[in-house]
Amino acid sequence: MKKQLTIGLFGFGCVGTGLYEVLNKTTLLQASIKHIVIKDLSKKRIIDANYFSTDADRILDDEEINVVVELINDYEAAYEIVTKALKSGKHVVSANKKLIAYYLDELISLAKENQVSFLYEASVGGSIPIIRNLEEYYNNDSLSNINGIVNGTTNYILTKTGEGESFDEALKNAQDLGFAELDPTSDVDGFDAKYKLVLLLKHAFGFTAKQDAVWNYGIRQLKDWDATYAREKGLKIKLLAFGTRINNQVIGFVAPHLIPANHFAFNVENEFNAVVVEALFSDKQLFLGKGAGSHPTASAVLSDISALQFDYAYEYKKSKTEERLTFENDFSLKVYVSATTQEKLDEVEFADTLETYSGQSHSYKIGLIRYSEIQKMDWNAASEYFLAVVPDSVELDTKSILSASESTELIEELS
Ligand SMILES: NC(=O)C1=CN([C@@H]2O[C@H](COP(=O)(O)OP(=O)(O)OC[C@H]3O[C@@H](n4cnc5c(N)ncnc54)[C@H](OP(=O)(O)O)[C@@H]3O)[C@@H](O)[C@H]2O)C=CC1
Ligand SMILES: N[C@@H](CC=O)C(=O)O
Repeated sequence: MKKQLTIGLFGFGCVGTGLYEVLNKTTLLQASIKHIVIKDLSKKRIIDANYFSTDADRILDDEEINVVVELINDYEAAYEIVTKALKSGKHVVSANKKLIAYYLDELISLAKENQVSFLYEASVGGSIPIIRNLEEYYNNDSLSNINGIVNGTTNYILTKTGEGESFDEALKNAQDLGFAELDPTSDVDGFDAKYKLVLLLKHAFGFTAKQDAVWNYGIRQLKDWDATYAREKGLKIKLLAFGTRINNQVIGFVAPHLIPANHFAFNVENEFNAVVVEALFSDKQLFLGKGAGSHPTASAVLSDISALQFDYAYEYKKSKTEERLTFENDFSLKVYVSATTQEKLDEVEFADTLETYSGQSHSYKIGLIRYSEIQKMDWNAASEYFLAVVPDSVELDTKSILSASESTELIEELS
């Protein structure tokens, strides 16, 4: 039987306001917002001031409130709110991928101990129902790959800079449209996509990757000559989160990719996200939709609230069935690396070179690089360089991701 849901809402920004609006427009859901906690009481709001306070306990101590919806932009404050709410026996819905990637196992345990649900569909891919599909659809199918565009801000920037806008202008517009995080470095340097990847890996492969064990490299260092290289070759640069299973090991990272026209992400533009899930029996399936923005994100929050009416909770089925999988950092990647000088380029050690160019403004190399070499540098801060993964679908004569044993074999074969 459906139950009445009384909501305590934390945050009334882009997504919180969107939730209020979509809740008001939906007729089927027996849910109402009783109180809203925000940070700054002096801000003008679109609804009556009586709804608001800055006192978290107005929600957390209210026994009538059985659902806490956490939509704030501060993951440490969110940790306090969400843990207290779960301990008070309230269901929690959150969109806060940073909070969840940092504290996933603790939050799962707290929800279980207190027999409440902790749902977070909006935290990955905005409006795309990817978490619930991973939870419910692939029980008897073994997943081999999950990858895609999971950050709307960077996809918007890459689209708009391709149309002639400057990077700063495109970022400012993404902020004005409500897509970017409070600190947009999180978007631009691939942290936001990394947090989302941690959640995807949990639901696809059953293990919790420590967020700081996953390499994230964003688009801050992209230069005009990299964009020109891509354009001249008929390629596009897209920021992809990548998770792939090789035997009992999973490789995962976030990095720009140079993709060809037949790649699923080639025509995914603006704030749209797209995730491909590959499984043994179902083969490849593409999930596409708006990955950021007020109503699209609120629609995923709404769907979680609606699921609570039927006592829905994640079961983390892959954690039970895929017990032997581990996260692996010993692999090689096929990459394009450009540098402001040939000397700088020569400082990067390639295991094998497939293509090289040396010019006055810059130089580049395409080749195979070990992950241990990538780890030697903070690429987000290295302004002399830009790196992009070259996927298999780009015509070059080696696979784009090789496990440790495969890359050793290939390097021996070539040398
Ligand atoms: N925007 C998007 O497209 C998406 C966002 N998300 C996630 O959703 C969450 C909310 O994002 P968004 O709506 O864009 O953020 P906004 O910056 O638009 O709004 C944040 C809200 O949080 C409130 N707030 C901040 N700190 C506290 C606190 N300690 N206690 C109570 N309220 C607080 C702010 O209050 P005040 O109004 O007083 O400043 C504001 O209302 C984030 O975790 C974000 O990562 C997920 C998917 C997409
Ligand atoms: N900043 C994020 C918001 C949604 O998760 C993004 O741009 O994707």
